[in-house]
This record gives sequence, structure tokens and C-alpha cells, in this order.
Amino acid sequence: MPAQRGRSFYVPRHLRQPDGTSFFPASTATFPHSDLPSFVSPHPPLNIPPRSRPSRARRDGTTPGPRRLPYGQIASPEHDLNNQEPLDEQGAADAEGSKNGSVLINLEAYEDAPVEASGADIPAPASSFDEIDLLESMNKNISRCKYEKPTPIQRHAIPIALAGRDLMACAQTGSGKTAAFCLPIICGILRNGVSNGKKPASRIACPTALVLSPTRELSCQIHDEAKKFAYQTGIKIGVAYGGAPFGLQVRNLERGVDVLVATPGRLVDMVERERVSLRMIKYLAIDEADRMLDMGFEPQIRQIVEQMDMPPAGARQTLLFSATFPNDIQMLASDFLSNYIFLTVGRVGSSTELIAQKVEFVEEKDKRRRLKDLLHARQEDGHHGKRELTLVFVETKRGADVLESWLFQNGFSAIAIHGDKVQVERERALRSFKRGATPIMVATDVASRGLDIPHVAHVVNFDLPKCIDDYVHRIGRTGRAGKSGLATAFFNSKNVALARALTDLMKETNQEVPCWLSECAEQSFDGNNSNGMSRNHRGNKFGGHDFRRGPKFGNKRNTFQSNYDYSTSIDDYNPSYVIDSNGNPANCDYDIATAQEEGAFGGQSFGNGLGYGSVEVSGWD
Ligand SMILES: Nc1ncnc2c1ncn2[C@@H]1O[C@H](COP(=O)(O)OP(=O)(O)OP(=O)(O)O)[C@@H](O)[C@H]1O
Repeated sequence: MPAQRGRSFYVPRHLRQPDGTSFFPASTATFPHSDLPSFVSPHPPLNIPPRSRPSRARRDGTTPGPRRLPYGQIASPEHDLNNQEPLDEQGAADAEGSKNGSVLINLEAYEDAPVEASGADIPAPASSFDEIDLLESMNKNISRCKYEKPTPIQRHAIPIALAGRDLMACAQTGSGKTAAFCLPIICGILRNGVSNGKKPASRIACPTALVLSPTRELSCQIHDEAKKFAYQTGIKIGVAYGGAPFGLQVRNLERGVDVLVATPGRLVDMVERERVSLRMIKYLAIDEADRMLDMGFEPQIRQIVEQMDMPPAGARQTLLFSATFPNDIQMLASDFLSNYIFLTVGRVGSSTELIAQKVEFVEEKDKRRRLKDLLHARQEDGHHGKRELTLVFVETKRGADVLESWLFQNGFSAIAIHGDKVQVERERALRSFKRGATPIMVATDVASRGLDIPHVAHVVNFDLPKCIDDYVHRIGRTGRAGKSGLATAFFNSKNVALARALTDLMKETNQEVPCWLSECAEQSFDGNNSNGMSRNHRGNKFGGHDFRRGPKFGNKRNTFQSNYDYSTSIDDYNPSYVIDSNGNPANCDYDIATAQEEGAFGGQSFGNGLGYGSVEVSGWD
């Protein structure tokens, strides 16, 4: 329903151009509202009954209701989460990722991204799982997962990790980073003999590997993935996260654990109460490592890694993964690593071209109406038939609750997830969304990282984040594992600081940038206004970069600082190979002038406000 057409927008004084006009469009008529996604659903439509008028529905969806509903729409006053039709059979098959024994994904989509690895003596990449020296039991599990060939990050990262090297790795969202660190860890433990991590004659769990992640949901997901890779190997995978019964988790770990997947808070609690010891840790993996080392989490991570009983860097193997890695965080992260390799698939912080990105100018007061239009439009375009999922990101927990209620009042079946909800509610929301029972989820940044939900076809940034890296992770909830996806962002005068970074990211991934956004980006960026920019952005399309190659490389002040014996120093850094999209070696020297201009490192302080300022509102664990 194009309710906004023809209405003019108020443009604040500071956003007007000198001639009094605005770089924002005068009315939505000039926006691509009609320009709705040319995105083609990867799923065939279902026969869906016509939409019926909603009246009231319970927010937790626990009351009885119709079994089959149009996309996101409530057909009767009440609906039952449990009785609702989940994804149909085809959907279930897709979710399993299999058909005729092969994975229904297009991994070729990741082949275009240039791969760059830097550091000393880099192990060669492998072209197939067979070529990687994983054990027979693990190869069987890889086949069971229907992984036919490794993704680029897996091809490069697994041999590096199997060679025992520390690694800082960056690759696009949805490109298979979880397996890239889980497989070599499990294989390494198997090669050295399974210990089933229990201190003899004691109730203290002593895992061999620790995987840290920022949210409870992500820890559960990694735990599930790792269990698949460790199936029938004898390796025990355990999980520890807040909001769930402490005693139950401890009792499970007491039975023995080789790989412990944990959120930092619960882990600290367990170590302090002497239920877990980190003294046997041989492998430390940190997923979403930039988030984990940003201001909110860094003290806790340092406590775990440096002040508890974990062996120091060099005595353990450390693997850090993320899709984004700002330079200042890379520098912090290097404290935890020894003689490491820096590996990137695509530019650090870049997105994937699988995601069609749309940016629309929408004033605050018009956002709800526009969201409603978008949800209806997908229905009318026939995208609703397969219970495609829509994830709507908002800035605050309260905003999530309010929007959830409003969607319900307007007949949409939506559920909110944020950090103020108790864990049972969070899990219920996620489960209901994943099953397709509640096809719209309103979320804060608690759902922005790592979550792998196969049918998310549309991500709406109802409120844009302050930092482009957060945007990259949010839109990365769609367009995963080779599938295409759509991301729509509502932009207005509150988001001007993000315009430049957003424009650059969109251009880099061959997206159409609206003229008004380009103009806004040009005018808002005066060289000082770098808000919203990723801290490693350097405007270079090719490759990512290792902060050790920055302008201060060679400056003793930047020699890595640590309590432990680091063999890595700026002096023995030795960039070894750069591979372009055709697999050929390429030259990708770091442009010092550009780096200095953009404050590659040292240029911006850690407290520059560009980090994850939404910690308070987003409910990280
Ligand atoms: N080699 C492979 N073949 C087929 N599917 C794969 C392969 N590797 C991973 N996948 C699938 O791709 C999906 C995305 O993987 P994963 O969640 O590890 O991505 P990610 O890179 O960690 O994303 P994010 O940056 O959002 O955390 C998962 O469903 C996973 O099972």
C-alpha cells in the first residue's frame, strides 16, 4: 500500500544543500519504493489461503490457532506456536541442505573473492576435503553434513590450523567459518588421542579446546555444529552459557568434555567456582573475535585468556575468526596470538554480492507504514508462499517490543528477541522463527552475529546501526551458504554518519546506490567525519589487510605487548602470498599514504565511539 507516495518530507536544516534543496528526495515518489526486490526466491511458492482479517493474538503465540497462515499474517485472534505449520517438507529438506545427496547451495559464489594470507611460512591451501588430512571418521561426518567441497575460507584456514599455526581469519558472513575452526580442532584432538577432558579423580572439567562466542544462541549453534563434526569420534562437545541452569550445565561437563563452547560470563563463573579448569587447553577459538575484543567484552576475554590457568600463547593454538576485523581490534587480538597468519577472503569487513541491498529514505514516523508495505509487497509478489523469514533489526530492546506489538496489532505474526528477555523466551522466539511458525522476528543486535537460519530471505534494517561492521553482520543473516538474499535499510537524517561507509560497501558489492545517498555521502564526508566507517576501511577493493602491514609497521612502539613470550614481532613479519580471484599470485602492497589518511591504526583511539556502542541495548552475554 503506497501510503507515503506524494507526501513531502521535512528536511532538517543541517541536511539541506546551500541552495535550500536537500540531497534527500523531496518525496517518496522518487524513491525506489515501487522498485521492490527483483530478488528471486530460491524456493518454489506454496498454495497459501487468502489473507484473513486478524483481530488479536497473544504475543508469545501459545494459544490455539489456524494451522496454515499467509506470510507473517495472523488469520485468527489467537495462534498456537506449537500448532502452527512449520516449514513444509521441501523446506525441511532445504534446511537439511540436501537433495539427491548433494548440497543445494552455490559455493561458486564465494570463489570470486580474492584471498590474501600474510605471515611467515604459510601452509598451502587444499582444493578438496580429500586433500586435507582429516581423519576417516571426520570425512564421514563431512559427507553426512553434505559438504561436497570446502569453501575458500575452509580451503585455506583448515590446512593452516592443522599445521598448528595461530590464525586471525576474516571471511564473509555465511561462508563457512564455523567448520573452518571446528574441523581442525576436533581433528587435532583425535590425532593426539581423546582425553574426554576430566581431571582424574575430580569433578573439575578440563577441556582440551575452548570456543568462545558472544551470545548464548550462537554458542548453542556452534555446539550443535561441532557435535555433527564429532559424531561417532568419541570427542565430547560441551556448552556453557548464561541464563540456563548452572547446575545442569556443570553436571553435563563433569561427565567429561573435550571441546567446550561457551559465552564469556558463564565460563568465568564456572572457572571461579572451580567447576572448569582451563589448564589443559590446547586450542582456543574465538568466533566473532572483533566483537569479543571490543570494549564490552575485552576485559572478560583478557581475564579468561591471560589471568586464569590457560596456557599462554605459543603453548596453545589460537584461532580468531570474524567477517569484520577493525585495525585497532586486530592489534588487541595480536596479544593472544603467537607467530600468526592473517588470512582474508575478500576485503576485511566486506559483504557478499549474494545479498541484494536496497536503501530507502524513510522518516522515523513513516517507518512502520513502510515496513507494512514491504511485508505486504512480498506477499503480493508471491514470495510469501514458502514461509520465507523476515528479520527486522531495531536499535533498542524497548523498540523491539513495541514493534512486535504493533506488528501483531496489524495482523502480522511476529516475535521479538533481545537481551532483556529471559533465556527461555529467547530460545522460544528463535525456535518459532526458525521453524517458520512466526515468520517475522524483530531483533536487536543480539541476533546480528553468527546465527545461521536457512530461510531468512529478507533482512530489514528498520533502524540502521551506527557502525558499518554491524550492518555487515546484520545483513549477513540472509544470503548465506551460496543462497541469495535481500536486505532493505530505512535511512533518514539520523543515519547521515553512515552514508559514506554504506555507499562504499554497496559499490564494492556492485549494488545500485540511490543518487540521494551518494550525494549525502559526499556532502557528509569532510575527511573528519568518519563515523560509521569500519576502522580498517581503506577504500581498496582488492583484498583485506593485516594491520601489521600498516604505516606504523616497523615502529617499535607497536611491537606486540603481552605477558607471554611472543616470537612474533614486527621484525619477523613476512607477507607470503596474495592470490587474486583467478587463483594467481597478485601484488597487494599496503598503501601507506591511504592508511595514514584513514587512520589505519594508531590514527583512531580505542575509545572513539565507533565500536559496538549498542552493548547496553543489544543484550550481549
Ligand atoms: N563446505 C560446505 N559445503 C556446504 N555447506 C557449507 C559448507 N561449509 C559451511 N556450510 C554451511 O554454510 C552455512 C554457513 O556457515 P557458517 O554459519 O559457518 O558461516 P559463517 O561464515 O560462520 O557466518 P557468520 O559470519 O555469519 O558467522 C551453514 O549452514 C553451514 O552448514
